Amino acid sequence: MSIVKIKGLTFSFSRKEEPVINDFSFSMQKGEIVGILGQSGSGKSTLLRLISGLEMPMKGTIIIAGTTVVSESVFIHPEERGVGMVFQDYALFPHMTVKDNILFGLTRLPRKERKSRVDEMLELVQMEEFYKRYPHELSGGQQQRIALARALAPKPNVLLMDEPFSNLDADLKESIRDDLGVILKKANMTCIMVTHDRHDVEAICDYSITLGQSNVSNGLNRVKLKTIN
Ligand SMILES: Nc1ncnc2c1ncn2[C@@H]1O[C@H](COP(=O)(O)OP(=O)(O)OP(=O)(O)O)[C@@H](O)[C@H]1O
Repeated sequence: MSIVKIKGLTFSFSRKEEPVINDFSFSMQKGEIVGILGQSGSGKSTLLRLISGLEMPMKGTIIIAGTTVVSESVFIHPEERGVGMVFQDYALFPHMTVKDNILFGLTRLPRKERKSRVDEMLELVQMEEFYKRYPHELSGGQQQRIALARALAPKPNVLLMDEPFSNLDADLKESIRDDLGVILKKANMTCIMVTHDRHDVEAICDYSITLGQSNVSNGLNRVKLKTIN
């Protein structure tokens, strides 16, 4: 079963302008990591905003884990979609410790399960000893790991990442990128990653999709990068 299924997605910021996303169709299986490439302005971030529910399409359907989250007659709000997000700037709460940042998204979990989930996430990203620190006391790479732990803690059906390496030094980026790939595979997380850097995609993605200049994508430009085990 596809975990993410998008059909005929079309979106424009204004009725007078050409659609930014035009008749876009695409599907993903559980545990796949897909890279979204494309020139600046090709609609990469907009596609993530449509999947997460921050924008409403003009046409098309999105199905996540068997539930239609958007169609002509349905619009499920972002917090109900089971979608996690990691932003360029990580968006950690500066006044909260690492532990509280991860706890933030776990309000639906019974109280006694929350602590064990936080511990599990800290172990996954290998940051157990940093739980009392504040974001400003962490390096860029460590902040990214905590942002990832926070996004994965509620067990989303799909994780969306928008340029997750753009704030990192070139030297650091390579090792952090490899670590991220390992963490995502260990969690069997389905992930859509937007980047402008083909090397990011080659390093950790199973497939890439390039949003074209014509802004038309029908899923046929899906390029397989690795054989999935
Ligand atoms: N709020 C908005 N109102 C109107 N137009 C917008 C808005 N946000 C983005 N756009 C336009 O939509 C198009 C797609 O933008 P988007 O941010 O999705 O591109 P992108 O591929 O992520 O670009 P980049 O790689 O530069 O981040 C661009 O032409 C942009 O100018």
